[in-house]
Amino acid sequence: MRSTTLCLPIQGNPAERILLGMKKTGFGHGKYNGFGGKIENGETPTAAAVRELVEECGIAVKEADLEYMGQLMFIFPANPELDHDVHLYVVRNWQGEPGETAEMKPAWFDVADIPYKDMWADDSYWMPAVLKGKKVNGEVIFADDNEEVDGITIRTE
Ligand SMILES: COc1nc(N)nc2c1ncn2[C@H]1C[C@H](O)[C@@H](COP(=O)(O)OP(=O)(O)OP(=O)(O)O)O1
Repeated sequence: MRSTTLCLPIQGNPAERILLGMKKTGFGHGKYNGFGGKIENGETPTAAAVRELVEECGIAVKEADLEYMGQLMFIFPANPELDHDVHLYVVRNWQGEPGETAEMKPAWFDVADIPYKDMWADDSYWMPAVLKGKKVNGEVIFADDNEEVDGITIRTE
């Protein structure tokens, strides 16, 4: 199963604003999401997260500034080749201004106004806890349309 990263740049502690990107291509096209992608062979999850943040929205982050927030498994019974896990991070410090890239168009949202209806269906189950500073671990099983959530187990610390 492939492994990916997903990083949420935030302002405030507790989080007041979050940077999301409208995915322009590939898996999750047309949805807002955090920034991340596949972990390449020989790459650590944190190195992948740093690389993807530059590639997708042009901000430079130090690995030490990534705050690990847990791991989720996404299972697609109708299309098992889509199964993957995701290493979650938040980050509050970076260099550079977020900007549009070939992959993502970033936008800031108040945490009270996160556009969950335009995001992956799993996000509303775990993102509020992460934005409150809680680590999450769990598994999401998607329905046959590979969009709706059929079952979900999330543990928070
Ligand atoms: C299925 O539910 C998901 N929910 C959320 N919130 N995020 C998800 C979900 N599935 C995937 N993601 C995230 C995980 C990664 O950050 C990206 C997927 O990355 P992708 O497969 O596009 O990886 P890239 O390396 O960017 O791929 P290409 O360069 O080949 O486009 O979405």
